[in-house]
Amino acid sequence: MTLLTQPFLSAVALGKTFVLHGQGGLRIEVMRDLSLSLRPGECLVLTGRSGIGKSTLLKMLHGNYRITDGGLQLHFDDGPLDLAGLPSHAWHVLRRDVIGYVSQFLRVVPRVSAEEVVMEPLLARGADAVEARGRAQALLARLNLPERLWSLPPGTFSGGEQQRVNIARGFIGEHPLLLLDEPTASLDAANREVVVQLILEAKAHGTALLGIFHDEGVRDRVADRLLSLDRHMKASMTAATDPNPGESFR
Ligand SMILES: Nc1ncnc2c1ncn2[C@@H]1O[C@H](COP(=O)(O)OP(=O)(O)OP(=O)(O)O)[C@@H](O)[C@H]1O
Repeated sequence: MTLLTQPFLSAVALGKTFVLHGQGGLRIEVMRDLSLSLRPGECLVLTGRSGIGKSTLLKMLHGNYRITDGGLQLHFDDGPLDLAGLPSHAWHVLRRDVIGYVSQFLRVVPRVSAEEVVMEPLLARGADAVEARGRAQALLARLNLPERLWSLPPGTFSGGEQQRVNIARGFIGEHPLLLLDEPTASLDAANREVVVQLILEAKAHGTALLGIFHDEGVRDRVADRLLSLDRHMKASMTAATDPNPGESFR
């Protein structure tokens, strides 16, 4: 595989401050002056102590948290796209087509079966339902989820079973950029190995991955580079007057 010289993702002097409007505009600065670049086919792993801002960075990249300072860009063949200030419909398209995300916890929707949860990202792009179901089942089988569970809503599944549904949903879309927030946290050794193989295959196909892995064995197998946030993040709390009471706390 050829690695492009142009980064697919770049961040320059990125910053994040939460403003707690319910608490008199209390400002919590969790990130300052973070720069990074990520190329297709590369896996960059975020490290740093608990609460330093690793998940916050992934949530900024997925449009869940607003970017408060600095620049964050995706680079496409026809030029860069600035993510700061993107309207919500543009985020919708990016999440559907470009940025995949495996969060720590599955968002369970009542009466939606495990295989429907997994195939949904393909259906959202207009894929054929039979083909999407087949791919969902193949991924669930590969992740050793018992077949009797495929047609059941995952609300009552164990933590590890829910995590595997989440992983299958994250990988099925084959997004060019994949964000992984501790995808192996609740898994046994055999299923951790399946996830490692899925990540290595995604890299070989040119997927750029940004991940958090507390399991050092997994981290060592998948990471091309580590980025320690300890040097870039400054969790501090400043009592301040709320400059814009109408804004969301994010
Ligand atoms: N929505 C929010 N509002 C206010 N503060 C928040 C919000 N989300 C995160 N934080 C704060 O930002 C800091 C970073 O949290 P984050 O979850 O990113 O840390 P982390 O490095 O992923 O931690 P861990 O390794 O424990 O999962 C924490 O102090 C957290 O309390």
